[in-house]
Amino acid sequence: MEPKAENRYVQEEEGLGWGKSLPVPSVQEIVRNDSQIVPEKYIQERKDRPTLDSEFSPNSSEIPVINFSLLENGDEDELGKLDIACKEWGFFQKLSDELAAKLSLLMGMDKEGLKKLYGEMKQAMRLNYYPACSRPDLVLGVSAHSDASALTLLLQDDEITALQIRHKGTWVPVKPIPNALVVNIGDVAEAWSNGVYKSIEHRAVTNVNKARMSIATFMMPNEELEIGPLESMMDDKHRPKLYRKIKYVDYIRHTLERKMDGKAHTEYLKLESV
Ligand SMILES: O=C(O)CCC(=O)C(=O)O
Ligand SMILES: [Fe+2]
Repeated sequence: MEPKAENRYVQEEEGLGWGKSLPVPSVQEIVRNDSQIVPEKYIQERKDRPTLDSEFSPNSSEIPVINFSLLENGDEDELGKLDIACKEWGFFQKLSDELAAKLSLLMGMDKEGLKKLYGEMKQAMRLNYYPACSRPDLVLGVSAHSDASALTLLLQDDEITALQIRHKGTWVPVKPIPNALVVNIGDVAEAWSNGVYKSIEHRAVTNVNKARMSIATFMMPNEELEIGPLESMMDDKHRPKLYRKIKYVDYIRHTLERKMDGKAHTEYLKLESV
């Protein structure tokens, strides 16, 4: 059952000059029709189908949790934890305004570094709605992707574990922590850091019982700015430049024109892809 063409929705990015994203059928329409049958186009290839049984899932409790009040007080251990979280996970939970300042420090600049280079970050928001689904074993709420932002802050439903991140090849569920935001490193921070910090690949699964919503806030540089590795993150001998310079709006257009496909978009930022 393919929803009718007039029910398709196209994200209205035209006004921003970002081009259009790929049209997708409205899931609300499928819910309205009360169908128990999953439309063919949502059924994932076998290799991409989610593992839903938490017994077999790696443990969420290994995901780093950063205490920002400690960071604000200049706690060196917490700053070290943030560095490891960005390098090894590209993903951690909790936040404050200090984040950009701390990342500047970790990337070898003074705490105003990112702000001086990139100005105030812009924010874009996406509200995700995942209806309950009769066959969560066959479909994904959102396919594997990394975010085209510098950083993403995600507010998720405290009661449903649906977000999964790919860590060392396995999908790790991100069990919500009440009152915490999930922060993930996006593609821009991966490019800034010359690949030291990884933009994390993630996806969301659905469940039979309950609809879920999440709110993603994407922190992004001005679209006219060129993104690429920071001088402080390159060194000809040990850390040669791995990412090219590209105007941010061109990168956004590139990602919107193509299907979400794991880290494929990030690859486009790398030098060898030119
Ligand atoms: O709903 C989620 O947990 C993930 C949403 C997401 O990855 C996104 O909006 O980019
Ligand atoms: Fe995302």
